[in-house]
Amino acid sequence: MNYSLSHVPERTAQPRNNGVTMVMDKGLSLAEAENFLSKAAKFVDIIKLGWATSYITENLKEKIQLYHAHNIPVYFGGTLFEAFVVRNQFEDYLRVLDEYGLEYAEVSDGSITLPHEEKCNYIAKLATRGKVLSEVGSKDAEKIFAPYKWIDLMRSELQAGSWKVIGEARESGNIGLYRSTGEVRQGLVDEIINAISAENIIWEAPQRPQQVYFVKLIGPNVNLGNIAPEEVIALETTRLGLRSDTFASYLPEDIKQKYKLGKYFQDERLKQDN
Ligand SMILES: O=C(O)[C@H](CS(=O)(=O)O)OP(=O)(O)O
Repeated sequence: MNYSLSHVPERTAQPRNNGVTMVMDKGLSLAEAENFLSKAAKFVDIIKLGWATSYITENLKEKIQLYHAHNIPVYFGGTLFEAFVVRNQFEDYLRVLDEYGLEYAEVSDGSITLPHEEKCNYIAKLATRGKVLSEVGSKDAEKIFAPYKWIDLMRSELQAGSWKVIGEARESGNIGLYRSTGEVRQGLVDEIINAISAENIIWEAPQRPQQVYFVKLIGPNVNLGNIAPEEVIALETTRLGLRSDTFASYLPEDIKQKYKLGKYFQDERLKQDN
């Protein structure tokens, strides 16, 4: 920190298991990645090379080495895993992971239909070589399933060996955990967190209101994913209660009362209305 401020919540320390910020790199150049790391490396816990962008990204090996040199694990988007699976090339996929020195891997079925047992077998197999993140939720807006189903899938994937399960949102944030407007499916999220420990879940939350929602609900050390590189520092301030959206979150009552923050602001509005 550049100076001292009281009433700022404590963040977990890197390497984090909780309070993770997963950033989506969808094809940054090596120079852009260097530039990005020079300002934000200490706020980045995992990099996902979005969907199959790694297939055509220039200087891929060098970029992965650069992230690793900053102790930031990297994994390929789940869509790439799916692209290998549907071509019957899973063994090739394993070779690619080894060739690029990737310990982390994502298993997903967002674009394909995969029997869940088969998905769990892939999770178990990949878990023998490193950390697995498995994604729950479809990229197809027509495929909506009930909260109990999300919970069942998440539970069995964690049991199969996933390090964390990811709640689907896509880059756009208008699917899976969210309605087409981007609004959070709050009932779904409430049921999930009642059943599964929040530290086992990474919530994809590409839009600012979605990030704010989860920071307010779960706290500064919530695991968030699909964060755009240019939003990392802004998100960190949201976590710390240093942006308007979460400003009142960690301040004591006397300060909130004096400056009419949070519920005191609402009380004031009510008085004015009556
Ligand atoms: O599910 C995701 O967040 C992404 C990005 S998008 O769906 O293509 O927008 O897919 P992934 O393959 O996991 O990177």
